[in-house]
Amino acid sequence: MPEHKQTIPVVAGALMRPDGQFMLGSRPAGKPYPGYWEFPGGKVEAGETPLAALVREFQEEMGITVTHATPWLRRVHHYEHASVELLFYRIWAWQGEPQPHEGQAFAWQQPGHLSVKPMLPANDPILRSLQLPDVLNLTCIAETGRDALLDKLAQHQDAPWVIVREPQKNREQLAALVGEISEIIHPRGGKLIVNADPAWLKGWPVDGVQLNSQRLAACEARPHFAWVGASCHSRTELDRAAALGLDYALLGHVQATASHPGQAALGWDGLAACLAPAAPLPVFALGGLRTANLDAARQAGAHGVAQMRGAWQ
Ligand SMILES: Nc1nc2c([nH]c(=O)n2[C@@H]2O[C@H](COP(=O)(O)OP(=O)(O)OP(=O)(O)O)[C@@H](O)[C@H]2O)c(=O)[nH]1
Ligand SMILES: [Mg+2]
Repeated sequence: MPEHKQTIPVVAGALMRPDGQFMLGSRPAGKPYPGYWEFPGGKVEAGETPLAALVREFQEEMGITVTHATPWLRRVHHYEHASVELLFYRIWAWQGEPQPHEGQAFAWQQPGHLSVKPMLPANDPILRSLQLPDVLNLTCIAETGRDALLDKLAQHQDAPWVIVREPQKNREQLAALVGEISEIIHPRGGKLIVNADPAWLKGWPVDGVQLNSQRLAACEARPHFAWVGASCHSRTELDRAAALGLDYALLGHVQATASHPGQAALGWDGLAACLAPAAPLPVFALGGLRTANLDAARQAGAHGVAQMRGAWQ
Protein backbone atom coordinates (compact mmCIF):
# COMPACT_ATOMS: atom_id res chain seq x y z
CA MET A 1 0.00 0.00 0.00
CA PRO A 2 1.59 3.36 -0.97
CA GLU A 3 2.49 5.43 2.08
CA HIS A 4 1.11 8.69 0.72
CA LYS A 5 -2.38 7.26 0.34
CA GLN A 6 -4.89 9.41 2.21
CA THR A 7 -7.69 8.21 4.43
CA ILE A 8 -11.07 9.00 2.89
CA PRO A 9 -13.76 10.23 5.32
CA VAL A 10 -17.03 8.32 4.88
CA VAL A 11 -20.37 8.48 6.72
CA ALA A 12 -22.92 5.67 6.81
CA GLY A 13 -26.21 5.26 8.61
CA ALA A 14 -28.41 2.51 10.01
CA LEU A 15 -32.11 3.33 9.68
CA MET A 16 -33.54 2.01 12.96
CA ARG A 17 -37.15 0.83 13.14
CA PRO A 18 -39.02 0.77 16.47
CA ASP A 19 -39.22 -3.05 16.24
CA GLY A 20 -35.41 -3.21 16.33
CA GLN A 21 -34.87 -3.99 12.63
CA PHE A 22 -32.34 -1.94 10.67
CA MET A 23 -31.80 -1.40 6.96
CA LEU A 24 -28.97 -2.47 4.67
CA GLY A 25 -28.54 -1.58 1.00
CA SER A 26 -26.65 -3.39 -1.76
CA ARG A 27 -23.78 -1.58 -3.48
CA PRO A 28 -24.59 -0.66 -7.06
CA ALA A 29 -22.72 -1.99 -10.10
CA GLY A 30 -19.79 0.17 -11.14
CA LYS A 31 -18.49 0.91 -7.60
CA PRO A 32 -15.89 -1.08 -5.67
CA TYR A 33 -17.43 -4.23 -4.12
CA PRO A 34 -20.59 -4.22 -6.29
CA GLY A 35 -23.42 -6.32 -4.85
CA TYR A 36 -21.97 -6.28 -1.33
CA TRP A 37 -24.33 -5.14 1.44
CA GLU A 38 -23.61 -1.95 3.37
CA PHE A 39 -25.17 0.78 5.42
CA PRO A 40 -26.20 3.47 2.94
CA GLY A 41 -23.85 6.48 2.89
CA GLY A 42 -20.82 7.80 1.11
CA LYS A 43 -17.85 10.11 1.07
CA VAL A 44 -17.82 13.38 3.03
CA GLU A 45 -17.23 16.30 0.65
CA ALA A 46 -14.71 19.08 1.33
CA GLY A 47 -16.08 21.63 3.81
CA GLU A 48 -19.03 19.42 4.78
CA THR A 49 -19.79 18.27 8.36
CA PRO A 50 -20.26 14.51 8.74
CA LEU A 51 -23.93 14.96 9.68
CA ALA A 52 -24.56 17.16 6.62
CA ALA A 53 -22.89 14.50 4.47
CA LEU A 54 -25.14 11.81 5.97
CA VAL A 55 -28.27 13.87 5.25
CA ARG A 56 -27.10 14.56 1.66
CA GLU A 57 -26.19 10.91 0.94
CA PHE A 58 -29.57 9.60 2.17
CA GLN A 59 -31.32 12.20 0.03
CA GLU A 60 -29.23 11.44 -3.05
CA GLU A 61 -29.09 7.65 -2.82
CA MET A 62 -32.62 6.95 -1.58
CA GLY A 63 -34.77 10.09 -1.43
CA ILE A 64 -35.08 10.07 2.37
CA THR A 65 -34.94 13.13 4.63
CA VAL A 66 -33.08 12.26 7.83
CA THR A 67 -34.61 14.16 10.78
CA HIS A 68 -32.92 12.52 13.81
CA ALA A 69 -29.53 10.79 13.74
CA THR A 70 -27.02 10.18 16.52
CA PRO A 71 -23.28 9.44 16.15
CA TRP A 72 -22.48 5.85 17.06
CA LEU A 73 -19.19 4.24 15.96
CA ARG A 74 -15.94 5.15 14.23
CA ARG A 75 -13.85 2.61 12.35
CA VAL A 76 -10.80 2.87 10.12
CA HIS A 77 -10.41 0.15 7.48
CA HIS A 78 -7.77 -0.41 4.81
CA TYR A 79 -9.12 -1.65 1.48
CA GLU A 80 -6.94 -2.44 -1.54
CA HIS A 81 -8.45 0.58 -3.32
CA ALA A 82 -8.40 3.03 -0.39
CA SER A 83 -8.23 3.52 3.38
CA VAL A 84 -11.50 4.77 4.83
CA GLU A 85 -12.42 6.45 8.10
CA LEU A 86 -16.04 5.41 8.60
CA LEU A 87 -18.38 7.30 10.93
CA PHE A 88 -21.52 5.27 11.54
CA TYR A 89 -24.74 6.92 12.70
CA ARG A 90 -28.01 5.45 13.85
CA ILE A 91 -31.02 7.15 12.28
CA TRP A 92 -34.11 7.19 14.49
CA ALA A 93 -36.48 9.38 12.44
CA TRP A 94 -36.83 10.21 8.75
CA GLN A 95 -39.36 11.27 6.15
CA GLY A 96 -40.08 9.34 2.96
CA GLU A 97 -39.75 5.73 1.82
CA PRO A 98 -36.40 4.34 0.60
CA GLN A 99 -36.21 4.63 -3.22
CA PRO A 100 -33.37 2.87 -5.10
CA HIS A 101 -31.99 5.97 -6.86
CA GLU A 102 -28.83 4.05 -7.83
CA GLY A 103 -30.46 0.70 -8.65
CA GLN A 104 -29.62 -0.73 -5.19
CA ALA A 105 -31.72 -3.26 -3.27
CA PHE A 106 -32.78 -2.61 0.34
CA ALA A 107 -33.45 -5.16 3.07
CA TRP A 108 -34.69 -4.74 6.65
CA GLN A 109 -32.63 -6.95 8.92
CA GLN A 110 -32.94 -8.36 12.42
CA PRO A 111 -29.81 -7.95 14.57
CA GLY A 112 -27.95 -11.27 14.73
CA HIS A 113 -30.10 -12.87 11.98
CA LEU A 114 -28.97 -11.42 8.67
CA SER A 115 -30.79 -12.69 5.58
CA VAL A 116 -28.53 -11.10 2.93
CA LYS A 117 -24.84 -11.46 2.01
CA PRO A 118 -22.00 -10.78 1.41
CA MET A 119 -21.29 -7.86 3.76
CA LEU A 120 -18.62 -5.21 3.21
CA PRO A 121 -15.62 -6.59 5.14
CA ALA A 122 -15.22 -3.50 7.37
CA ASN A 123 -18.70 -3.90 8.80
CA ASP A 124 -18.61 -7.13 10.82
CA PRO A 125 -18.06 -5.49 14.24
CA ILE A 126 -20.69 -2.87 13.43
CA LEU A 127 -23.27 -5.55 12.64
CA ARG A 128 -22.39 -7.35 15.85
CA SER A 129 -22.81 -4.14 17.85
CA LEU A 130 -26.44 -4.00 16.72
CA GLN A 131 -27.08 -7.12 18.85
CA LEU A 132 -26.28 -5.21 22.03
CA PRO A 133 -29.30 -4.04 24.06
CA ASP A 134 -30.19 -0.42 24.83
CA VAL A 135 -29.75 -0.97 28.56
CA LEU A 136 -27.36 -2.99 30.72
CA ASN A 137 -28.40 -3.72 34.31
CA LEU A 138 -25.67 -3.77 36.95
CA THR A 139 -26.23 -5.56 40.23
CA CYS A 140 -25.54 -3.94 43.63
CA ILE A 141 -26.80 -6.49 46.12
CA ALA A 142 -25.35 -4.67 49.14
CA GLU A 143 -28.04 -2.03 48.50
CA THR A 144 -30.92 -3.88 46.88
CA GLY A 145 -30.64 -7.20 48.67
CA ARG A 146 -30.60 -10.54 46.84
CA ASP A 147 -34.33 -11.33 47.05
CA ALA A 148 -35.46 -7.96 45.68
CA LEU A 149 -33.00 -8.33 42.80
CA LEU A 150 -34.17 -11.83 41.87
CA ASP A 151 -37.84 -10.77 42.17
CA LYS A 152 -37.26 -7.81 39.90
CA LEU A 153 -35.56 -10.00 37.29
CA ALA A 154 -38.40 -12.51 37.43
CA GLN A 155 -40.83 -9.69 36.57
CA HIS A 156 -38.94 -8.65 33.41
CA GLN A 157 -41.10 -8.97 30.28
CA ASP A 158 -38.17 -8.81 27.86
CA ALA A 159 -34.71 -10.38 27.79
CA PRO A 160 -32.57 -8.47 30.31
CA TRP A 161 -28.79 -8.19 30.04
CA VAL A 162 -27.34 -8.33 33.56
CA ILE A 163 -23.82 -7.51 34.68
CA VAL A 164 -23.08 -9.05 38.06
CA ARG A 165 -20.74 -6.72 39.94
CA GLU A 166 -20.30 -7.84 43.53
CA PRO A 167 -16.63 -7.23 44.45
CA GLN A 168 -17.22 -8.13 48.11
CA LYS A 169 -18.31 -11.71 47.31
CA ASN A 170 -15.88 -14.63 47.26
CA ARG A 171 -15.80 -17.15 44.43
CA GLU A 172 -18.31 -19.59 45.97
CA GLN A 173 -20.79 -16.85 46.84
CA LEU A 174 -20.50 -15.38 43.37
CA ALA A 175 -20.98 -18.79 41.71
CA ALA A 176 -24.18 -19.33 43.72
CA LEU A 177 -25.59 -15.93 42.74
CA VAL A 178 -24.68 -16.41 39.07
CA GLY A 179 -26.51 -19.76 39.07
CA GLU A 180 -29.64 -18.18 40.52
CA ILE A 181 -29.66 -15.30 38.05
CA SER A 182 -28.98 -17.64 35.13
CA GLU A 183 -32.03 -19.76 35.99
CA ILE A 184 -34.23 -16.69 35.81
CA ILE A 185 -32.90 -14.82 32.80
CA HIS A 186 -31.56 -17.48 30.42
CA PRO A 187 -34.96 -19.10 29.72
CA ARG A 188 -36.23 -15.69 28.59
CA GLY A 189 -33.24 -15.00 26.34
CA GLY A 190 -31.36 -12.68 28.69
CA LYS A 191 -27.57 -12.46 28.88
CA LEU A 192 -25.39 -12.76 31.96
CA ILE A 193 -21.99 -11.07 32.21
CA VAL A 194 -19.81 -11.15 35.31
CA ASN A 195 -17.30 -8.59 36.53
CA ALA A 196 -14.63 -10.88 38.00
CA ASP A 197 -11.37 -12.65 37.22
CA PRO A 198 -12.08 -14.41 33.88
CA ALA A 199 -10.39 -17.56 35.26
CA TRP A 200 -13.14 -17.85 37.90
CA LEU A 201 -15.88 -18.20 35.31
CA LYS A 202 -14.88 -21.50 33.68
CA GLY A 203 -17.91 -23.76 33.54
CA TRP A 204 -20.26 -21.10 34.92
CA PRO A 205 -23.49 -20.40 32.98
CA VAL A 206 -22.32 -16.99 31.77
CA ASP A 207 -22.32 -15.21 28.40
CA GLY A 208 -19.40 -12.94 29.05
CA VAL A 209 -16.95 -11.16 31.28
CA GLN A 210 -16.64 -7.52 32.28
CA LEU A 211 -13.07 -6.27 32.84
CA ASN A 212 -12.52 -3.54 35.43
CA SER A 213 -9.90 -0.83 34.68
CA GLN A 214 -7.14 -2.84 36.31
CA ARG A 215 -7.92 -6.01 34.36
CA LEU A 216 -8.26 -3.98 31.15
CA ALA A 217 -4.80 -2.49 31.73
CA ALA A 218 -3.32 -5.97 32.32
CA CYS A 219 -5.22 -7.68 29.48
CA GLU A 220 -3.07 -8.75 26.51
CA ALA A 221 -5.63 -10.62 24.42
CA ARG A 222 -9.42 -10.75 24.31
CA PRO A 223 -10.65 -13.37 26.79
CA HIS A 224 -12.60 -16.24 25.17
CA PHE A 225 -16.20 -15.39 25.94
CA ALA A 226 -19.09 -14.52 23.62
CA TRP A 227 -19.30 -11.00 25.07
CA VAL A 228 -16.44 -9.05 26.64
CA GLY A 229 -16.79 -5.54 28.02
CA ALA A 230 -14.58 -3.16 29.96
CA SER A 231 -15.15 -0.44 32.54
CA CYS A 232 -13.55 2.76 31.21
CA HIS A 233 -13.10 6.31 32.46
CA SER A 234 -11.24 7.96 29.56
CA ARG A 235 -10.78 7.95 25.82
CA THR A 236 -7.41 6.24 26.32
CA GLU A 237 -9.11 3.30 28.03
CA LEU A 238 -11.81 3.18 25.35
CA ASP A 239 -9.15 3.02 22.63
CA ARG A 240 -7.42 0.19 24.49
CA ALA A 241 -10.68 -1.75 24.81
CA ALA A 242 -11.34 -1.25 21.09
CA ALA A 243 -7.80 -2.31 20.13
CA LEU A 244 -8.29 -5.56 22.09
CA GLY A 245 -11.42 -6.22 20.04
CA LEU A 246 -13.79 -6.00 23.02
CA ASP A 247 -17.51 -5.75 22.33
CA TYR A 248 -18.49 -2.74 24.42
CA ALA A 249 -17.37 -0.42 27.20
CA LEU A 250 -19.03 1.24 30.15
CA LEU A 251 -17.98 4.88 30.47
CA GLY A 252 -18.62 7.08 33.46
CA HIS A 253 -19.58 8.45 35.59
CA VAL A 254 -21.84 10.83 33.73
CA GLN A 255 -23.83 12.18 36.67
CA ALA A 256 -23.06 12.32 40.38
CA THR A 257 -23.68 8.86 41.84
CA ALA A 258 -23.73 7.27 45.27
CA SER A 259 -21.12 4.76 44.01
CA HIS A 260 -18.44 7.47 43.64
CA PRO A 261 -19.24 10.22 46.16
CA GLY A 262 -17.13 13.33 45.84
CA GLN A 263 -15.70 12.46 42.40
CA ALA A 264 -16.35 14.94 39.60
CA ALA A 265 -18.88 13.71 37.05
CA LEU A 266 -18.23 13.86 33.28
CA GLY A 267 -21.60 15.45 32.55
CA TRP A 268 -23.32 15.03 29.17
CA ASP A 269 -20.96 17.51 27.46
CA GLY A 270 -17.94 15.69 28.90
CA LEU A 271 -19.32 12.40 27.62
CA ALA A 272 -19.93 13.85 24.15
CA ALA A 273 -16.41 15.35 24.06
CA CYS A 274 -14.91 12.00 25.07
CA LEU A 275 -16.79 10.17 22.28
CA ALA A 276 -16.40 12.70 19.43
CA PRO A 277 -16.52 12.27 16.49
CA ALA A 278 -17.78 8.75 17.27
CA ALA A 279 -16.87 6.02 19.74
CA PRO A 280 -14.27 3.35 18.86
CA LEU A 281 -16.61 0.66 20.26
CA PRO A 282 -20.18 0.73 21.60
CA VAL A 283 -20.32 2.72 24.83
CA PHE A 284 -22.87 2.46 27.62
CA ALA A 285 -23.06 5.68 29.62
CA LEU A 286 -22.88 4.98 33.35
CA GLY A 287 -23.30 6.88 36.59
CA GLY A 288 -26.61 7.96 38.11
CA LEU A 289 -28.47 6.96 34.93
CA ARG A 290 -31.54 4.93 34.05
CA THR A 291 -33.59 4.00 30.98
CA ALA A 292 -35.14 7.48 30.88
CA ASN A 293 -31.67 8.87 30.00
CA LEU A 294 -31.37 6.79 26.82
CA ASP A 295 -32.06 9.64 24.39
CA ALA A 296 -29.54 11.95 26.08
CA ALA A 297 -26.93 9.19 26.07
CA ARG A 298 -27.44 8.51 22.34
CA GLN A 299 -27.30 12.21 21.59
CA ALA A 300 -23.86 12.29 23.24
CA GLY A 301 -22.69 9.39 21.05
CA ALA A 302 -23.29 6.49 23.43
CA HIS A 303 -24.83 3.20 22.33
CA GLY A 304 -27.00 2.96 25.44
CA VAL A 305 -27.08 3.30 29.22
CA ALA A 306 -25.91 1.10 32.07
CA GLN A 307 -28.15 1.44 35.10
CA MET A 308 -27.49 0.29 38.63
CA ARG A 309 -29.93 1.53 41.27
CA GLY A 310 -32.45 2.46 38.55
CA ALA A 311 -32.69 -1.19 37.50
CA TRP A 312 -33.86 -2.53 40.85
CA GLN A 313 -36.33 0.12 42.11
N1 LIG B 1 -21.63 3.62 2.31
C1 LIG B 1 -20.86 2.76 2.97
N2 LIG B 1 -19.56 2.65 2.70
C2 LIG B 1 -18.83 1.77 3.40
C3 LIG B 1 -19.42 0.96 4.42
N3 LIG B 1 -18.45 0.16 4.94
C4 LIG B 1 -17.32 0.42 4.26
O1 LIG B 1 -16.24 -0.13 4.43
N4 LIG B 1 -17.54 1.41 3.31
C5 LIG B 1 -16.52 1.92 2.37
O2 LIG B 1 -16.55 3.34 2.37
C6 LIG B 1 -16.46 3.85 1.05
C7 LIG B 1 -17.78 4.54 0.77
O3 LIG B 1 -17.85 5.00 -0.44
P1 LIG B 1 -19.14 4.99 -1.39
O4 LIG B 1 -18.76 4.18 -2.56
O5 LIG B 1 -20.41 4.65 -0.68
O6 LIG B 1 -19.10 6.52 -1.66
P2 LIG B 1 -20.16 7.45 -2.41
O7 LIG B 1 -21.55 6.95 -2.12
O8 LIG B 1 -19.78 8.84 -2.05
O9 LIG B 1 -19.88 7.06 -3.89
P3 LIG B 1 -19.21 7.79 -5.12
O10 LIG B 1 -18.10 8.63 -4.59
O11 LIG B 1 -18.75 6.63 -5.94
O12 LIG B 1 -20.34 8.53 -5.73
C8 LIG B 1 -16.23 2.65 0.15
O13 LIG B 1 -14.83 2.43 0.02
C9 LIG B 1 -16.82 1.51 0.95
O14 LIG B 1 -16.20 0.27 0.66
C10 LIG B 1 -20.80 1.07 4.69
O15 LIG B 1 -21.37 0.39 5.54
N5 LIG B 1 -21.47 1.99 3.95
MG1 LIG C 1 -22.52 5.35 -1.25
